[in-house]
Amino acid sequence: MSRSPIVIKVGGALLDDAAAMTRLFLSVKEVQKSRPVAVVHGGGPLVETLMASLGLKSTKIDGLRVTPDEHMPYICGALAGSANKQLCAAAIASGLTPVGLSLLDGNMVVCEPLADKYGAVGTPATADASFLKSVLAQSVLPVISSIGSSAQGRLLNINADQAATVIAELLDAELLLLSNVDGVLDGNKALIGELDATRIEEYSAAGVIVDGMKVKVDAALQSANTLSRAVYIASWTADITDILNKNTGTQIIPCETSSLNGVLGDNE
Ligand SMILES: Nc1ncnc2c1ncn2[C@@H]1O[C@H](COP(=O)(O)OP(=O)(O)O)[C@@H](O)[C@H]1O
Ligand SMILES: CC(=O)N[C@@H](CCC(=O)OP(=O)(O)O)C(=O)O
Repeated sequence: MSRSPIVIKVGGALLDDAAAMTRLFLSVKEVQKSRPVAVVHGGGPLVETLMASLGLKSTKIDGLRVTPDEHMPYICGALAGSANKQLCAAAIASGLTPVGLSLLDGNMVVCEPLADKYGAVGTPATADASFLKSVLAQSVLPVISSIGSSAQGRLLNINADQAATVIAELLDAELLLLSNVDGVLDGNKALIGELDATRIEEYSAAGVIVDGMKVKVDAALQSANTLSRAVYIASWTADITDILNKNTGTQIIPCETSSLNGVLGDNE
């Protein structure tokens, strides 16, 4: 088995399922015996609940949460605070040694505001890998929230799938995006085993891949292209080794691979 690190992104709905969290962290503990692992997490449902209880209206555009700067203290508290520490506590209960971090720690990732209409929402880019590599070298488990900062120090809310792709790029890692569905589903709700750029465009245009899944698939494709390896979208109830062995979930195939296969196929 390859020794390259694995980045596992978990969606926020996992926080509502204590048994699934335990199973996942026990599985991470197994994988960690042979490869370094970093976890990146979301917390969308937690943010929704908090905003509602505060009487604050929260909307999304194209799967991204519109985030006025004055909402940031709450969103930061929910993601970098509650969600991050809940996951760290679950990791401890599974016998792991977690270290809770956010994108803005250790100059790992630098973010830029996306566009005014989104407010304090950013796009992340890799900065310096040395801090995260030194954390991984200590055999602890980084658990990273998607709160980032601009170079000027503006706190930014980053979609957690996009956060995970930059962490994977920072480490040249394999990337697993784990969610509350088995993978990307077609119009009949059947699992799609493999997707390349062309089929992603087709399914998106047909309205089959929408909302959070559209953001996830786009982030996965961009990352697959940058890393020149497939990115996996699967359920957090699936076994990690099964996902890597392509027995379950959806593989997002990088453009170079699909065109390379085409060239090889033509020559056969
Ligand atoms: N084609 C599709 N296949 C699977 N899920 C889809 C698809 N299109 C939209 N979705 C929705 O996307 C959700 C997963 O995205 P999201 O809620 O952002 O997950 P996460 O919080 O795990 O990142 C699914 O629960 C489903 O409601
Ligand atoms: C800009 C943006 O949309 N940020 C997301 C960050 C959390 C997230 O992505 O959580 P999931 O992985 O659970 O969806 C949000 O505020 O919901």
